[in-house]
Amino acid sequence: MAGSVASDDQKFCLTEVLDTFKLCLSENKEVYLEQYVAGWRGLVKFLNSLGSVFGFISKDAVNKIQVLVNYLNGENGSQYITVQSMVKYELDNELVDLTKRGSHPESGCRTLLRLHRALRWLELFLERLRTSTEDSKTSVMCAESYNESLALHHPWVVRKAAGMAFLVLPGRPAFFEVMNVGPPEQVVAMLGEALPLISEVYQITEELYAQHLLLDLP
Ligand SMILES: CCCCCCCCCCCCC/C=C/[C@@H](O)[C@H](COP(=O)(O)O)NC(=O)CCCCCCCCCCCCCCC
Repeated sequence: MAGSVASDDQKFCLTEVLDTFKLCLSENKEVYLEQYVAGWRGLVKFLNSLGSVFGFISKDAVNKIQVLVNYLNGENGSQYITVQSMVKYELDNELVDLTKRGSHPESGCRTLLRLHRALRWLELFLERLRTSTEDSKTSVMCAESYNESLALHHPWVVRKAAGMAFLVLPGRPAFFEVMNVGPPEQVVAMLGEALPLISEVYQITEELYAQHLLLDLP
């Protein structure tokens, strides 16, 4: 059908993206890397639809997604099926720079850690969105969530740039519109369903990284 590519783009709906994180969890609570990366891909697409001011953020996310996809598609791809198997494989084979950057500056472990920290931002931000009222400001909710999570790991100049980008976020009504989920009540309901799963994926990864002392990888 003519124009179907464009209409596919317009059909973009955040529910599907957040659903991807549901698919991340295996029966025995391991985290599938392919679905995790797919979730981030969808989020980046959403971010891009908010405008080019966010380009420096989505570019970094895309780079990190690509690093992980390369491992998934690489010759040792079978070791990268879950985050658990990736951690085991990379640690067993000394493929991770543990204290300072050296011969493995782009290990799967350190790359995923950056996205993992961003997932905490997402969790905090979505929870604020969920409980927000009509006059709440997305820029404030975003900045608060950032300050409690990712910002703790970013140098001043990145924090400054991020803070400036947040200021041009669309207001809550327009933001909900871009999410394309439906009326505000439906957005709130959708977030209420999605958040526990995002939170679970975050917790499982956090505990795994803590167990292996990987939370400060350079
Ligand atoms: C909706 C507004 C979106 C705001 C996004 C908030 C996150 C702000 C992150 C700012 C990162 C700036 C770019 C630079 C990052 C890197 O320095 C830094 C460290 O990397 P390195 O150790 O390899 O050097 N990288 C990172 O921390 C990873 C950042 C990944 C950010 C991914 C953000 C995706 C946002 C998706 C938005 C979806 C919102 C959906 C809400 C309904």
